[in-house]
Amino acid sequence: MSLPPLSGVAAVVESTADVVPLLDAAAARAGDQAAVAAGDTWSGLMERAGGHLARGVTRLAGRGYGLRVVILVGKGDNGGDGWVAARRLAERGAQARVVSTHPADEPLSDASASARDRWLAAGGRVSWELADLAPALARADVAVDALLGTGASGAPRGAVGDATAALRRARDAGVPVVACDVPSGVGADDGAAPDGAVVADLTVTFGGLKRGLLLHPGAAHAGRVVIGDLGPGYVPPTGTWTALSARGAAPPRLGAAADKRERGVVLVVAGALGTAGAAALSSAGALAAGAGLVTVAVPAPVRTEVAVHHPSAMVHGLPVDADGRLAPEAVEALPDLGGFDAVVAGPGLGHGPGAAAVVAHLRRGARRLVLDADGLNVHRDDPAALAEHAGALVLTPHERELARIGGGADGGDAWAHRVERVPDLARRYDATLVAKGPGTIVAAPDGAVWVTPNGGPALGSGGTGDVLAGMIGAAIAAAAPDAVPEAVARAVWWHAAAGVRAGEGRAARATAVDLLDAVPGVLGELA
Ligand SMILES: NC(=O)C1=CN([C@@H]2O[C@H](COP(=O)(O)OP(=O)(O)OC[C@H]3O[C@@H](n4cnc5c(N)ncnc54)[C@H](O)[C@@H]3O)[C@@H](O)[C@H]2O)[C@@H](O)CC1
Ligand SMILES: [K+]
Repeated sequence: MSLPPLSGVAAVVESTADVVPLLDAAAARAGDQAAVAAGDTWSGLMERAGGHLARGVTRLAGRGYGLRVVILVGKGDNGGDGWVAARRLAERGAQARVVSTHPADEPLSDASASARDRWLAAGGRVSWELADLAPALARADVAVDALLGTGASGAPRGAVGDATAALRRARDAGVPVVACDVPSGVGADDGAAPDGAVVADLTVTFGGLKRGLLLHPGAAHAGRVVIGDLGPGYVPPTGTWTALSARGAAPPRLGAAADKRERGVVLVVAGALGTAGAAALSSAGALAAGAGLVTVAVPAPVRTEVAVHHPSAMVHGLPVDADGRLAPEAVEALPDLGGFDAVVAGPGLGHGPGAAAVVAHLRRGARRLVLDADGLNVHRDDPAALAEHAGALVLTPHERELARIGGGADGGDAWAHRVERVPDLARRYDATLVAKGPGTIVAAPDGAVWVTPNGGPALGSGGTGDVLAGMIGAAIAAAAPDAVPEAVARAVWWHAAAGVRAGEGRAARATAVDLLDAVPGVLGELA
């Protein structure tokens, strides 16, 4: 499969598994400990990690012999990997030089001390003075960041902070940076990137993908990511956080005799005076993602406006009040919900009493329901009502909407705390939550979480969210009963990939219509 153009994180997209586990620091440690308990050694694990790191450097540079590499090491086991990599690089003919942030007599773990001692015993070059760092970096072809790994907390401090600052300056001056496990300072659990966090061109991570390498802003610091395996005795711990690979994101195959009903019947309730385009984009999104039949219910005055956009969708007019807003009687005018596998409500709908009544009716009656935009906003004064729903519910908030439905006085912080908050809300509302933004998170009510490994600025234009809501509607309409959250994660993946594809050749300045046009090609490539 030729997927690099779709890739955000190569390590995910290129995986031969459907699902790539995402480890937090505790899980990574548990995996190491389990391997050691099963007969491996700390030094053996470190030897393999350092070997992968050295290979990452030579692969990035395209050579090993004569390569001038400066390896910055900290006092933890991330630094231990760095000492190993120095030796491995020297064995390939590189001119490796270690610069340490700690004094020569700093106590290290046994594995790190032995990696350091082997380097020193082999006559390897090392500087114990940070004053040597800038001149060394000025002559380097590649720099390796082995300062902090999964044991980091907060912004790089003290000598490590000085070292990351020097690394940042060197990279700005054109020296590529390879990070060991995670770029130093980036939170392995939450992708936080405090001031001073390293920006890398390549991150070589071990055993499994660290969560913070996919979550933003950490993902933007990691560059390309590759996973080095830690040996046959190392089993990556399974957890609730994963990412779908391109294989896992493949659209389900259609049976040879699949008719339009099997492909899923979707109702879109959207649009208002001035926002008819949102209804058109949502219904087009549902069709592009493969829905067999799409009906779009809109305020009657915009019926024709929506109908001209997509001849394949059926358009249903709903009554409006004197101001042209959806009237409460629209509830009775909706088509019978029993005829739809999934309903998508909210894009451009407005948030007057009529819209609120319609959305409440859908919550009580739809078999599967996606609430987007105003479908969420009508709950701003009573988000707890979102927990009251008859069928499977999907909520698709962006940052501000997440704050509104996130509840509590700290609603505004919901995005910053999304790693805990989004799975929490999914449980609280018994809904699949799609927290839209860079590295969109999809959380299921049972605790499963997917991080979207691709995407980019091309998704940041008006109407792309409307398209996504429709695509999710199509994906869940055709999903098996226990596979609704995963279908949501897949639709988010398609949408992100289509955004990337649509942005190509346009400096990422794609429109929602460009994105829609890219969806079938993405599905075709994944299938
Ligand atoms: N445990 C193992 O066997 C393996 C670990 N590996 C490596 O070990 C790393 C984890 O090692 P550690 O747990 O020792 O942790 P780190 O190497 O991340 O370092 C933690 C050290 O840095 C200090 N520190 C933490 N935050 C800091 C900050 N913001 N500024 C300055 N100093 C800070 C801490 O006081 C501690 O001494 C992994 O990322 C990976 O690179 C690999 O060798 C594979 C096997
Ligand atoms: K690092």
